[in-house]
Amino acid sequence: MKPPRLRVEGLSVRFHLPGATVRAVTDAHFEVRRGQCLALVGESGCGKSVMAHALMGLLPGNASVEGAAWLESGDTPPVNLIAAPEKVLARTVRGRRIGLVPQSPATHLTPVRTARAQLTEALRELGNPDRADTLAERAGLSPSDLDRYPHQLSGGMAQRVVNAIALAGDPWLIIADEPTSGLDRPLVEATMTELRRLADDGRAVLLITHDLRAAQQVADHVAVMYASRILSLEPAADFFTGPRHPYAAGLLDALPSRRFAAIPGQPPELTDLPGGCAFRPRCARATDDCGRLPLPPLGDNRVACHHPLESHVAR
Ligand SMILES: Nc1ncnc2c1ncn2[C@@H]1O[C@H](COP(=O)(O)OP(=O)(O)OP(=O)(O)O)[C@@H](O)[C@H]1O
Ligand code: NI
Repeated sequence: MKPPRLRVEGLSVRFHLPGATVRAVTDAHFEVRRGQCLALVGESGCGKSVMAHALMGLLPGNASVEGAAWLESGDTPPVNLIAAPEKVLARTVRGRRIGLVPQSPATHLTPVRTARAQLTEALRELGNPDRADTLAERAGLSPSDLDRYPHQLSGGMAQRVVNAIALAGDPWLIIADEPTSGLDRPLVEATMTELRRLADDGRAVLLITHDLRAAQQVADHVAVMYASRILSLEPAADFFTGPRHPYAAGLLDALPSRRFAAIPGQPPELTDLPGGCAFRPRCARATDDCGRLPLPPLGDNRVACHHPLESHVAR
């Protein structure tokens, strides 16, 4: 039996609008294995959430998808999340093999029912209603916390409730989409500690975030997305000490704890992406080649760039 993993191959998502096409994800390749956390980072609007929704089979009707996303659970034949019928995704994938930790936990919970009612309902749907207290305890909640309504929960507690709900069906893959937006630093750190524990317990974690500090706390690998494409995918240690893509270096330099220097310019519109490298107009290393030649594949280099930085440069 092979160890479970998610293997994404050439995934592209487009949205069709009257008079325009939004290229939200372009030719993504990556994998996440049990025991590991992959952080997918990038500026707002680059396609991170669309990627997550594509993997969960939750795209709206105006989307078209290409490529494959193989969920290799080990116990059953691999499922291509992109091609599987909705019935299969609903019955065997969402909640059972993939748990989604949603953005903004407070708004994800129903205000009129207690945390316990919502957790129990999730458990009942997945066939094991008796585990509410055990799950809550593992998520760091006491039984009395569970008897509260969402408005009686702090941001951190609400986060723990949605974490517990995501784990109700004992999924081996966790997709967490901005699980810390709006939380203060200690809660961000607590949430990251929880995600790291899930990975160390043998789950696979795909963390979507634009918080690089949070990513540094948990990630084994970091994928950087820009204007719908993954431009680099490196081991976290390499990414944080000497990233090889100029955009990745720019993101790190923008951190207040580093140079606090924002990358000049704006990302392009996804309805009007240029040929070649989309980062070229903002890139200090760009040459004519970057517009003329197709973007090189990530490959063994781990960066889709014609002029990558040396690895492990002291920055
Ligand atoms: N249903 C839709 N129809 C058309 N365009 C859409 C649709 N859903 C998302 N988009 C567009 O796809 C692009 C990627 O959006 P996405 O939500 O994935 O960004 P993101 O990287 O998650 O950003 P953020 O960090 O702000 O959450 C955006 O330009 C967005 O406007
Ligand atoms: Ni998003």
